[in-house]
Amino acid sequence: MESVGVAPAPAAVAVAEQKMKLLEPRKEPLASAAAAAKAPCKWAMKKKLVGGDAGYVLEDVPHLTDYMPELPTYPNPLQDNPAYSVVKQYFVNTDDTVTQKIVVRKNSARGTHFRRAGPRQRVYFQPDEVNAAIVTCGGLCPGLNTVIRELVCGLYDMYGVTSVVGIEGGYKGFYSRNTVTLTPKSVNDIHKRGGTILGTSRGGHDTAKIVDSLQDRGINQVYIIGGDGTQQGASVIYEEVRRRGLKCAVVGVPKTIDNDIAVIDKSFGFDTAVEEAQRAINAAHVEAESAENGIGVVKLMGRNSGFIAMYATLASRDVDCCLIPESPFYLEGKGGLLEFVEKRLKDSGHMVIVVAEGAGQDLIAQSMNFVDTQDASGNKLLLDVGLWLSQKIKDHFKKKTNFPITLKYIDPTYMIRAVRSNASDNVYCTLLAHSALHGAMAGYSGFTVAPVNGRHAYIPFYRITEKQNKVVITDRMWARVLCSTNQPCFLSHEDVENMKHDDDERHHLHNTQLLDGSPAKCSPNCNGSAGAE
Ligand SMILES: Nc1ncnc2c1ncn2[C@@H]1O[C@H](COP(=O)(O)OP(=O)(O)OP(=O)(O)O)[C@@H](O)[C@H]1O
Ligand SMILES: O=P(O)(O)OC[C@H]1O[C@](O)(CO)[C@@H](O)[C@@H]1O
Ligand SMILES: [Mg+2]
Repeated sequence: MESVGVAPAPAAVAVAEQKMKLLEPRKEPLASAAAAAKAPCKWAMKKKLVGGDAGYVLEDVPHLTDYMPELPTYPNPLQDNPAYSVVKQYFVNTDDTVTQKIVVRKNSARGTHFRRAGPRQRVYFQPDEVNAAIVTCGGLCPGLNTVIRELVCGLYDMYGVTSVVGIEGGYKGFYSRNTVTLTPKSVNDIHKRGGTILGTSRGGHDTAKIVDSLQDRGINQVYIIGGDGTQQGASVIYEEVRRRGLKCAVVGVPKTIDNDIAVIDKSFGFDTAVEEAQRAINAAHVEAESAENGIGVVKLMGRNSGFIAMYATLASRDVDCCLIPESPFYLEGKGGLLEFVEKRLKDSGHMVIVVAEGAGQDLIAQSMNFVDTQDASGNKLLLDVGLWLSQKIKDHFKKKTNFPITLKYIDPTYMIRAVRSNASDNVYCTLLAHSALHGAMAGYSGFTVAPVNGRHAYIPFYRITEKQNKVVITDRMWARVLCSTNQPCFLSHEDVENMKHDDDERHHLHNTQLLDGSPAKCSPNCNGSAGAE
């Protein structure tokens, strides 16, 4: 295997100094957050790329020895753990990697790979040396408590670590709150509850203050659970930790109800959210079916990505129209949504519309005067597409004689993410937490852990944060939705061709398991032919 661009290691730091570094109080006051953010980072994370035969590339993650080359190693305590004594080949081979491209042809290049997650034979921390911290940031998501629980229990039970603290209230908790002690006993039942026992927040990321806090508290493993914004925050924390030469593993666990994190198969809590959304869709269907020209409108989460709406629609089969941010639509005229609603009501007597909260934002903005607003993290605040759409449909039918409708609008947005995680997400969260702590114990840092094509892998932060995962509407999966609902795709053939081009580029970068296969042909529902059946 040939190295094609390994990050240069900075000057070696004396071993004795390395061991002591976290335990010593900081000697000089650190620069302000703003100054730290602007300061050029001498050891800014370079890509660690390793090339091999037939176009094989390993996009590796940083390791503590990149900047602390003399760190001692220890046998992994798991080898003496009775639970694992029967496991053959429990330790992951150091050369094991996970492929990003799962569908290949005879002559295709092997492409990008990531380091396989899992326990290593040698570890870089002794159990009594570890001071771990866990923080949850961003919006809620089913499974947060399960990840916290499994990190704590895994560290205790597998590695004999007994010092784990929680940071309360998201990133700002590092510098504005006391820590809470977490033990297997204190977290025993938390997976049965929604939310996060640690609390969460948006905004408040101050890199210098956060790393000061890590240093002052002697934290040498930090597990950061959150979405794309959080992982960007984790990435700069890693850079600062590295710049200061600290023996501290910075590990990201990806969380987002929207499933908008690139590269990974899917995010935890997504399954639960789709399942919970079924209850709202069922209710909308029952209401619609029981009324004359009944229409049920359900708004689901999905700021920039319509995965929840798409999967909830496919799972339900009661949905007549699914609207997502990735697929523009229009209301009036031939091939528009209102024409389709009218036709579907005439044909079936009722209909259900599922709309992702980020859909149609441009349309709403056009129809009203509004000022762009953002949340504390800088995310755009959305206008209520559900209410707007419901009103537009009501207004349309009010103008018609002899076409009375009954419309019920159901907004379960927060309900689908505030519930506890389902069984499948609980298992997923357990594996994520274990993969995360195995990586930290093995000295890896600056990575996000997640399954790629079904195998857990360590993914460099930059791959997670460079782009958001979106529904590719030229993929077969979206075609399946159109097939199931028989809604118009609201796009011209030309629009589809342009999108195919964009999507090819996206595919090249982020081929995920949820996104399916090769681009589909324009479905019969395209070119504005409303409701082709
Ligand atoms: N570019 C960035 N650099 C540093 N920190 C960031 C960055 N973007 C976001 N953050 C921080 O990450 C935290 C969470 O970000 P955000 O509110 O966008 O949620 P998220 O992690 O993307 O999750 P969600 O899926 O709920 O949106 C916030 O505390 C925010 O300050
Ligand atoms: O929690 P907030 O700030 O209301 O934000 C809601 C947003 O968070 C998300 O749930 C992502 O976590 C989006 O689906 C939604 O738009
Ligand atoms: Mg986000």
